[in-house]
Amino acid sequence: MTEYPHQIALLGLGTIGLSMLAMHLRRSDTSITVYDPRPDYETQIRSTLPSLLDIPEPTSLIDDLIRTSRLKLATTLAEAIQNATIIQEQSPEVTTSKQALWKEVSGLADPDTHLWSSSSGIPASAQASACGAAARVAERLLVAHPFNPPHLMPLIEIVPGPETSADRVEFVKKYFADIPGPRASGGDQSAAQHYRPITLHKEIPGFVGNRLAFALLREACYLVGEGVVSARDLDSLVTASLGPRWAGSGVFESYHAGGGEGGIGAFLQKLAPTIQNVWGELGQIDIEGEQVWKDLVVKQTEDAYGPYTPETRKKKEEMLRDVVEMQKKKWGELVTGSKNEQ
Ligand SMILES: NC(=O)C1=CN([C@@H]2O[C@H](COP(=O)(O)OP(=O)(O)OC[C@H]3O[C@@H](n4cnc5c(N)ncnc54)[C@H](O)[C@@H]3O)[C@@H](O)[C@H]2O)C=CC1
Ligand SMILES: O=C(O)[C@@H](O)C(=O)[C@H](O)[C@@H](O)CO
Repeated sequence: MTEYPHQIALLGLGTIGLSMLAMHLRRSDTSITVYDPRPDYETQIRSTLPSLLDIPEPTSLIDDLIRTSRLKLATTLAEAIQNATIIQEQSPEVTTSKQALWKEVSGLADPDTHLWSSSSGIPASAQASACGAAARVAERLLVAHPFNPPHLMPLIEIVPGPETSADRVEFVKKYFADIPGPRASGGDQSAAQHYRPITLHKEIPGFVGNRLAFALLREACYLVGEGVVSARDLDSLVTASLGPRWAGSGVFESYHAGGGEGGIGAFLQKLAPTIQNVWGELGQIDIEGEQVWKDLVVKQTEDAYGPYTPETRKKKEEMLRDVVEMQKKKWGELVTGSKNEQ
């Protein structure tokens, strides 16, 4: 019996893969083998992982993790998934690429290995469709979709396929719920649960998180393209209203409160004409090809924020840590889902 009960193969060490690596290492019962066809991925790990694990440079962290077999760097896919109990992919968001990857994995991995995809919107059933029934990929594969960066962001959107077995879903929910959170920006770490898996009842392209995010993005792009508001002012409007509101109350709870004594039912009834008028006027823009709005959005965003530097990323991640720690320390009901927790 290995010292580490969870033997994880992480396939793809880009933006999400590196963040997932930091997240998995926060559990003490994991050994992670990583693989990426990119020849320089070890350099990327050595330069990025310490900061994701809140370890100041310089450090022997990576060599210590390798020496204790917590971290292994594979040079082939077969090496990476050998002995894996969990295989998680963070490869490019290309359906055919993920299909080919799972087909290759299914011929090499233990037939009982859990199979997780980090995809932003490609359903597990589509990813498994190139695999033969005998490999039983469809019953083992599910999407565990994170919001960037997964080493900080609590949501894990669990999207099983129609054939994914229920025990696989229960396993992944408990696995992520048990992962300790990052330190708060002040250095201390609250004990409360950090990760909040949400399981969808059925597959839909883009799942829920991105469908909501992309609906807002579409309208935001439309409004900038129409010259109604600048990109920076639209962002400021969001961080001065919807952002703070949604950090404490979601879409439906917020409007339930907005409806007064009658709750959301009264809200929908009272606001129906205005809401319907807006719904009928929402921007119907497309993203493919040359679009005037796209040039405006890109130019105004670049003019407003300049290049997204590591310093900016660090500052924004500190803000995210503080918001999530506030949720955990002061608003436990958000984390546990219990009502009006005292
Ligand atoms: N970037 C984001 O904000 C988020 C991305 N995702 C999803 O995570 C996945 C990865 O996205 P990113 O990390 O942004 O992409 P990325 O482009 O930063 O990293 C992808 C990595 O996969 C490697 N790769 C290519 N083919 C591979 C293969 N056959 N096997 C293993 N690795 C392979 C590449 O060398 C690269 O290092 C995508 O499915 C994406 O939709 C999910 C949530 C957020
Ligand atoms: O917003 C996020 O972090 C995730 O929901 C995503 O999936 C990414 O935005 C993705 O759409 C871009 O790769």
